[in-house]
Amino acid sequence: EQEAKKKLESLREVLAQYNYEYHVLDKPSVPDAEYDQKMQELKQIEEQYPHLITPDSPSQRVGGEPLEGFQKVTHRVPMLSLGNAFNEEDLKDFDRRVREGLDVNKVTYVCELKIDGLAISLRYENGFFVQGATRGDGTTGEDITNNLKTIRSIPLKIKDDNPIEVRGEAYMPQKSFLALNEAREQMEEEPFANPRNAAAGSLRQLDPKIAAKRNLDIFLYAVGEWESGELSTHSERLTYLQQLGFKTNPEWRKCEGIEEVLEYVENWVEKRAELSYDIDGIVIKVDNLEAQEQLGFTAKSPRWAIAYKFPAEEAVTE
Ligand SMILES: NC(=O)n1nc(-c2ccco2)nc1N
Repeated sequence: EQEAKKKLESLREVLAQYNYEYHVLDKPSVPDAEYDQKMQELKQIEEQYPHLITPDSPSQRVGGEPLEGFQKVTHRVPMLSLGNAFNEEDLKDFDRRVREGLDVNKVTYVCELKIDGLAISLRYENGFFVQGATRGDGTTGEDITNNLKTIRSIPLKIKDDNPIEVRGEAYMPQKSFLALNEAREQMEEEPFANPRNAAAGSLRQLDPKIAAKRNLDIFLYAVGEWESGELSTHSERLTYLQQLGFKTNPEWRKCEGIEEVLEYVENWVEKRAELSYDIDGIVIKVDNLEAQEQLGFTAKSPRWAIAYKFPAEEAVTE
């Protein structure tokens, strides 16, 4: 039995590494056959010793039985909604408000692509993924842990043992969206209108086996509740999330002053079409966390962030 326990520990570790390389780095170091062979080995030992199964075992990704309904989850740190900007004037107004609020001439911002998906919160305790929830109304969301476990780029275990909540956007890549709608047309089922609706519909499935087939993915972009918050900027947090093994979007940039923000926005209005996933704008955040504190919130949105929304694309005719 001790042998089996040791063998499972090493199999879980190597399978988590293979999974990370394939789904987070998109750079597998071994052929799929090697992954499958190790997975079979793990499942055989777990079948023999079911009491040795741990919550972070890769065999636990496609969860149990379909749920009757979703439990409610209260977010310890509310999940914010962002104010919107629609043009350069709005962005300059935002920057002026921030500079006046901080009494500075220039502000360091972080610009991120605004992924057009579903805002999600992932909670880890003692390093284990213990709960995943939708944003809901920002304070109360739905527990969709079993469905989120099926997203391969979400690590089931991380190195930080402190309780930590990470936030991000679950989305459906455009390729998966097209394939799904083709399959639905074959089955004479209603196609989804867009990848965002398809992702939302997939994560609201009561049966995780259905969610598991939808090729969903996720980009993490913020931290909610977190004890050891000794980092001082948002950009350091993004780097830390990446070091923990989370999938973060590679296109984020630090921008010194609103001029660099406008350049970043301009650049992505053009380059948007090259992405393999939908974005509906750019999110601009004040980088310094103390400055974020100082600026605070309006009734429902942060004063230290804004979402620049792209003009709605003319309907793409088939
Ligand atoms: N949708 C998206 O990609 N978002 N959303 C935020 C956000 C929402 C509230 C605070 O930050 N950030 C990014 N990159």
